[in-house]
Amino acid sequence: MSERYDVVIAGAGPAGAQCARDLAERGYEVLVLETEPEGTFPAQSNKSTGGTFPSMMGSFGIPDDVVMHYTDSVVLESPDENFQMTQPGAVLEFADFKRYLVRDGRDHGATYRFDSRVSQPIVENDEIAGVRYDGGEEVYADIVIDATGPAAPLAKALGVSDLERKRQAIGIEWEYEGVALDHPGYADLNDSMMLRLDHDLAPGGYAWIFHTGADTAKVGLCFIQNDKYGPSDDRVRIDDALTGWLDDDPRFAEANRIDDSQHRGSAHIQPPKQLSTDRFMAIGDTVPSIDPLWGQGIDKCMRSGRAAAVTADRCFTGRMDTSADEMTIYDMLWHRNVAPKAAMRLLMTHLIYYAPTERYNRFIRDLRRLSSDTLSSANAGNPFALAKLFHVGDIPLFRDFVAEHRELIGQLLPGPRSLLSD
Ligand SMILES: Cc1cc2nc3c(=O)[nH]c(=O)nc-3n(C[C@H](O)[C@H](O)[C@H](O)COP(=O)(O)OP(=O)(O)OC[C@H]3O[C@@H](n4cnc5c(N)ncnc54)[C@H](O)[C@@H]3O)c2cc1C
Repeated sequence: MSERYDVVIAGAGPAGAQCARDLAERGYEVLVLETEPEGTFPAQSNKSTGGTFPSMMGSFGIPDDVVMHYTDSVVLESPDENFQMTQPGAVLEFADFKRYLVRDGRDHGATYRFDSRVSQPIVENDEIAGVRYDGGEEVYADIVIDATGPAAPLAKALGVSDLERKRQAIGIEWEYEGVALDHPGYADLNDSMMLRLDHDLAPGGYAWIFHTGADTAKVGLCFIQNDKYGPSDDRVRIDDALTGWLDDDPRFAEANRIDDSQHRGSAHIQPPKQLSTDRFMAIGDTVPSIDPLWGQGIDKCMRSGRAAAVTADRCFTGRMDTSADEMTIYDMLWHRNVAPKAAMRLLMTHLIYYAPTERYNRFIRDLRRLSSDTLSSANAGNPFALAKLFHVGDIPLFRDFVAEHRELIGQLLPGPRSLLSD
């Protein structure tokens, strides 16, 4: 007889593991299949800087012992300016965080199977009925969830995901000791997470220094595919860009790389196409849910895992209905709770990374000028607050941006009202 669960989840990242926690807590039979072996988990998938905020820690009951360092502020930096705002945060030890989610899910009754690479859906009567893993193994479920991040083997096979290579962001970071966190001429980065906008360092993307205690920090950068600034899917180039920054910036003059501390990965910055279908949901980075403006992925993934668990619970309650129609509860929750105003934020992201480096200095000065309420509204995608960050001199930039992004704008703005209402 074939093995059967209420829900099978592919991938034990934050999205899959959180979904498993919530489902197991509600008493459902849930199996998580994870490609990496348990003994070294997470290795390849230990990819994140792990910067997050108290709302995520509180909402999902994340314990202090997975935190490397608590921070008090966020700093934005351009070549000549910086802006510091008070914002409590936490830099997670991402590997500990992932292992905690697995442990806690198991404590609530979830089953985990490591060393189990999911390869394809089992389709019966035009619906997903289970998954194939590790070559010949099969497991069946009433609902299947793809939480494998950008790999997305199930979502791709079912036509739910169309992650585009040209919309990929790739990131790399290392942990360093001996970093001069309060160097003359720069903002004091003690107890801070700093993001730097500077195409000379990170063409079409951004760079970061996240303090992790004493004189240590996570230092990295990401490239976002961008026609104007070129790069780059070339992994050698991103390594070179990081080395170049470390060689030139005086804050790293005495810094040393900590062994085995590399984190590397990718995500997609694009509008999501579809999120679910009959008996199936795609969660976390399997659909492009990373916050496009500031790279926040963890909170989004946890929220999408929770939205999927709520949806499954609804589908199983009363007369079981796992049809595509019923699954759209997940789509509704995603647009409301995971990535509200996604279209506006995505457009802003492309515009910000399209602006030339010199424009970033003025952007940072404007941020210093605006009230924290206006900044919160702008960050939430409010078009009126966002308008305060632009000037008459930006008209040529807008004109070129619109000319070069017609296809994306068409995708994001099917009607003029969607910007304000999605
Ligand atoms: C360099 C970098 C820095 C980042 N920094 C931050 C940050 O500071 N703050 C923040 O909030 N976000 C950050 N992010 C984003 C954040 O890490 C991601 O959004 C988040 O990890 C995505 O979670 P996920 O569960 O969707 O996918 P993943 O974390 O990718 O997990 C997917 C899991 O699925 C497994 N898997 C893959 N394929 C298969 C398969 N075929 N079968 C079974 N299992 C499979 C993988 O091994 C992995 O365990 C960063 C990302 C990168 C790349």
